[in-house]
Amino acid sequence: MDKAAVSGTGRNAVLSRRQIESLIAEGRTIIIVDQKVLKCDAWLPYHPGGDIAIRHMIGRDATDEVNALHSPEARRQMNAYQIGRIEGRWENFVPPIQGGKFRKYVEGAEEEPEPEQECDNEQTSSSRDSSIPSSPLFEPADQNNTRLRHRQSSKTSHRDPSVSSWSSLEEESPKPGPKMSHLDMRTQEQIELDLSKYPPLDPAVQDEIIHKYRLLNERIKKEGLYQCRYSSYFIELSRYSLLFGLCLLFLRWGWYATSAMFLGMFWHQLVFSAHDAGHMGITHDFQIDSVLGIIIADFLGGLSIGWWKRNHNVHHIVTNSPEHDPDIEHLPFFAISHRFFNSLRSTFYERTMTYDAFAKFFIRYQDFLYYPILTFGRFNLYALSWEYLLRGLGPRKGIARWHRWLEIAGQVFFWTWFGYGMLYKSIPDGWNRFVFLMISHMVTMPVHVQITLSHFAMSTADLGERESFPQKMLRTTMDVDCPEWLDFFHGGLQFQAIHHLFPRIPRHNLRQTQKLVVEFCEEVGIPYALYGFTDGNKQVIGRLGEVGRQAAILAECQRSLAAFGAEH
Ligand code: HEM
Repeated sequence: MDKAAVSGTGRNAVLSRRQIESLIAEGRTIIIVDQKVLKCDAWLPYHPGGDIAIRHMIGRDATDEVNALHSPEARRQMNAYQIGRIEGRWENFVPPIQGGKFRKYVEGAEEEPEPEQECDNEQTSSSRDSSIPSSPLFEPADQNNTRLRHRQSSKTSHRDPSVSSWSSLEEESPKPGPKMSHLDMRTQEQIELDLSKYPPLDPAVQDEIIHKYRLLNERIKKEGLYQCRYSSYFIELSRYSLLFGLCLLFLRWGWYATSAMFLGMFWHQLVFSAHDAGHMGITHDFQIDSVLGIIIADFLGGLSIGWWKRNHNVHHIVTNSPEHDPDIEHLPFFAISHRFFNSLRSTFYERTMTYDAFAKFFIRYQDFLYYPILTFGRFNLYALSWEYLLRGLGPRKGIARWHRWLEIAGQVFFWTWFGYGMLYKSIPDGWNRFVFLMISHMVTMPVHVQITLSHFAMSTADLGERESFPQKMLRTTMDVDCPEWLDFFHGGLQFQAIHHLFPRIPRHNLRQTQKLVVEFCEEVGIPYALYGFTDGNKQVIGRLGEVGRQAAILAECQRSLAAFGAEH
């Protein structure tokens, strides 16, 4: 174990890269935060953010992700798990959950040959004896892309991204079948496009971006933008009360459709406050905001905030990754990347997302089906919420263990006031009940569009482990431009890119933060994606249409091949 020089003792011991790799190979949950090496095995079952979020950070410098998602108290708590520290710059491994392979270190045994290190920066003790090839930058669910991604990410650290050399890559790629070559070409094009648009993955460039991002965070803190403006929530509360009041009034008058419309508008607005609470963006206290989230989502909306958080936390860490981000995994109805045609394995759902006959049909017409399907999105959310609560998929230990039971009480409460009190008792006949149910649920449709809008049109390409957190967030997320008076309608979701950079900033400060982020983007040369609501929708429909056309081409190729095979 003691291969590399070690200095210091106990928690201050400097661990070499090889030692850290070996610990991960032994199954340890090792992450790096602020140069500290944390071993989180014992903490995993207690973690309020779930285990998947942490597992995506194994072998990586998670400083920016951890700072973005945790309160100062939680960050202090992490020190208890420190087993050592690193010196110098850390080159990220691919975490085991994403397919990374790790070598154990066996004293006296012959080591695998030292890999070629493709890093421009001077190497330091914790990164010098790197084992990158044993943690290849590969995607197990898509073997033909393995080579592609590995070569891509290593090449990019050396060259001008606008000058690409894909011909050399093709020479060395395995000879793919007709299906794979087409899909691989699409993946290559996407990566190449991103590399030409965004700053190079050179460690010096990415380090500078990280440095400026951290300075920006300090500035945001100093300007008080992490402080919640409670007066804004007073206005929210008044709006919610008005909408619910109008729902009750029209219900009493027997105007069922109108009443249902106000109920739908009430739920549409509530989602935004549930989102704030889920991110601890209201009081910043985990328990208080969690209870607020449960009241809003479960008691008033019938949806599980725990289910939403479990999804959403992972989405914030592996944004727009087809294999890992549950927010873009919608087969058989939608595919925003041709990569889904390969029946990828979802690490979140732990199952293969089969590109079956249903998917083949729906994806071809997904641009037409986008709005109709989203109109019924809320029904699906009930199913997902109940599955989460009944199967107990949330934290079973630690500070969040009791949330499940409060959520179940919330579900009973919701179906009592809504299902029994409103639908059954207040509405006299079956037809009006049906109309009320459908209208109230369909009116919430814009929120499903708003949720998907910020990511569906953005890149799903994986640029590898060298890309910094801020660049990745800005490359995979877009904002929606709207006048300030319309902010209430978008509920903060129009500032998704800003929110992804700083998830704990209260919603009502995001417009002000946007100005600082625009400055930051200009300074570091990262394009800031901002579209009007209509243009954003056009982008999404355009992307869905494009992937749909690829699906049609693929189906045609497969048909031709089958016919060719039958003739010969
Ligand atoms: C030993 C390491 C860790 C400790 C002690 C820890 C502790 C905590 C605590 C106490 C919370 C509650 C919220 C708060 O007070 O901020 C929390 C939430 C969270 N943590 Fe961690 N955490 C650790 C590592 C990580 C890592 C590596 C990630 C992934 C980047 C992560 C992602 C999250 C997320 C997404 C939440 C939000 C949970 C929610 O509100 O649903 N944590 N963590």
